[in-house]
Amino acid sequence: MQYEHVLVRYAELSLKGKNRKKFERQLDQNIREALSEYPAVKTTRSFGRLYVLLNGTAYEDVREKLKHVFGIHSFSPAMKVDFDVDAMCEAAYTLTKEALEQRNGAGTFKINVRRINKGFPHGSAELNYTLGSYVLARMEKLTVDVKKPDVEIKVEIRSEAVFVTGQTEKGAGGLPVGTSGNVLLMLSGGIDSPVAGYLALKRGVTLEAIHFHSPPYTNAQAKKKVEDLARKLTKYAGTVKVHFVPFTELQLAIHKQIPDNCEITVTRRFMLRIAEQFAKQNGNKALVNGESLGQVASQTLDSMVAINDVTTMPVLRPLVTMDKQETIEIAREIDTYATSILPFEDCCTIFLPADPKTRPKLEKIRYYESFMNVEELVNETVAKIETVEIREREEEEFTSLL
Ligand SMILES: Nc1ncnc2c1ncn2[C@@H]1O[C@H](COP(=O)(O)OP(=O)(O)OP(=O)(O)O)[C@@H](O)[C@H]1O
Repeated sequence: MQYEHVLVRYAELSLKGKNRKKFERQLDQNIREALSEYPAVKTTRSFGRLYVLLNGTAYEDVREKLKHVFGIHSFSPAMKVDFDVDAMCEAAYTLTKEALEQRNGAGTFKINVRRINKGFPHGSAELNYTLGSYVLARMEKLTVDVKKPDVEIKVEIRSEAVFVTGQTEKGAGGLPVGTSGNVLLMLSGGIDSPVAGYLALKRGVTLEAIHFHSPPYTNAQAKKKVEDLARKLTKYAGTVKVHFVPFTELQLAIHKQIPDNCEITVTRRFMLRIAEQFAKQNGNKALVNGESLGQVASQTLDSMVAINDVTTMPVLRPLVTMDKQETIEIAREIDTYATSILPFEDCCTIFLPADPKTRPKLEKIRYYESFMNVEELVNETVAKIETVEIREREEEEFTSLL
């Protein structure tokens, strides 16, 4: 069937009181951006609903894009009909037939009319009956089930028209990207941080990423892997800027100065200092990382205390209470898992000591660091950060660099 409209519902937004207009506008803009490769598609808003006007574009293509837009509760391809009961009957019949096509018309159904436009002269109970009888009379293997039907035909009588839908697709949920402020994701090449980025995006943040690398100890493939992971996030985030921090000199300085078993803690403290300084300069309000409580030595509560000591910026940890398996499931869903497990060296693993401290003592760590010129090292490193803009289609990135 060639649909003309897609009706988009956004549940959580209705809770947001006076911010609502802003949220609706942002969602509208995000949907238009997600569908920008289909120039004929237009959007329009009206009383708590957003409509995508397909103008000849295939619903299946649009559906794939809409599934990744945060802030959408659900959406349905819809037929738009006049304020005319016969037209509504015919649309209900067409959609029921289509939904049960694979089953030769056998199954259960329900008609659900909502009369938002109270000026329409027929009530919803009357219309449920009229439309239901019309469809039943034409499909002999069909019965009514109001509790758990195979097909639910929803009819919305609105002020501008009547919309009839036969299938409802679950949206990505969450809040529209761009409504919760701008954050800086600490993106490694691992499994966890891309998932943390995805979950932060789900709460409506705009996202940029920072990655620490240590060439020649880490190679070009490791860098490419991080770009590929950021590209996977563009599906939800739009363009993602990745800021690459050349970390080799600083890591070598840490390696020289700090006892082996405290090296990881000190390395993390420097990463956090650099991320914070850059974030402030760059206008990011919070940092996001992929830490999960107790997962590895540097993620025990004592380690977090010792590492977090260097920053006053909020550090969001969306995975903090998750099991590894739960994180892996999300990584598979968002298609980052296969890239994350590619075996390229991360800067944090190159000088990995055999027995990192799981309970580092803050005073000792501060004492060891007092022999380093922390401020200068941080400033020098921040000054060398390079930025790459990652887009959904790699070809476009290439073009934009020319
Ligand atoms: N090279 C890096 N660049 C940027 N951030 C990093 C880097 N390495 C680690 N991080 C950040 O620190 C967090 C903890 O890293 P760590 O290696 O201890 O744990 P992890 O559970 O293996 O995380 P991941 O799977 O994301 O690498 C990461 O989730 C990420 O946010």
